[in-house]
Amino acid sequence: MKFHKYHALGNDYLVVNSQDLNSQELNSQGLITELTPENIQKICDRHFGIGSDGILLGTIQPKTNRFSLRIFNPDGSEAEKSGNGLRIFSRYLWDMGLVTNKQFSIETIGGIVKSVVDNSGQMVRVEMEKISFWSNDIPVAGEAREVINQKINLGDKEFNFSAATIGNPHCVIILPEVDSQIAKKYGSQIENHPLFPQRTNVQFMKILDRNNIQIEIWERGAGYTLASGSSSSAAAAVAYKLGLCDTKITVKMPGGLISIRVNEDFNIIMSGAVTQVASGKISQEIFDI
Ligand SMILES: N[C@@H](CCC[C@H](N)C(=O)O)C(=O)O
Repeated sequence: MKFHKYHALGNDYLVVNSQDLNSQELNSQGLITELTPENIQKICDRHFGIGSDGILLGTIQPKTNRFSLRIFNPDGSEAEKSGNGLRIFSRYLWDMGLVTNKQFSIETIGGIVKSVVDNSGQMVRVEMEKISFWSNDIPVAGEAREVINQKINLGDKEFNFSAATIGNPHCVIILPEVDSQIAKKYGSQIENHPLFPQRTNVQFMKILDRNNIQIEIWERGAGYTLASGSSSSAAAAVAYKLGLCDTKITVKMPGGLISIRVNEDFNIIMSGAVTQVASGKISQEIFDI
């Protein structure tokens, strides 16, 4: 199975193009037989596999020039959307000459997004669609409500949080200081908290000023990561919703910076760098162990 590895500010993914697969690698639904949760875990393992924060399974509809993307986390779960994943797939399409102009659409489970490739692929901008804070959309357990400034109890610790979805779920916690330790200490407990029936991504956010925030990220199905596009979008949207930031927000993460614009109707535009790492072929042997 051929792969193309990229990273977006240290959030790394393997792109697998369903068209690269030969017949025996596809099941009757045209899906890769190897992409079972168990095998995804093997591929993403940083010691026994290629190592990555996830797999991007891209499908290009011949002749129609339509693109769709499925996003798999390293634990084998499937995500509805991935901001960095969409930016990486957009760069892949550009590198492979599969797009004829700089702007195109990509369909995901979490909705159809518009992508624009700049600077020969090194910068990619994605219109991530509209953020919702409604419990039924995210989802968050309890009565239907906007999930803003609520409490989550972790036994020995209680946090104030807000929640949002941009196709995938996010729990945003604002603190005076944030670091990797707090994300690694509490991230998994919040990811799997009963408040979130489909689990959640978690961001610990420090407001730097009206146009800058800093986040530390614990991703659903992936754990601690150095950057996340959908996390940046959710955290920036919460900061804007609470009146703490203006519409243009730079999100500072351990892996680098992402620019977010929150429009008045809470449509999000995200842009940032993408880096090509390597291409190769995954040996069948790793699935046999
Ligand atoms: N790193 C991605 C998010 C990938 C999906 C996420 N782990 C989820 O399960 O929702 C991004 O850049 O958005």
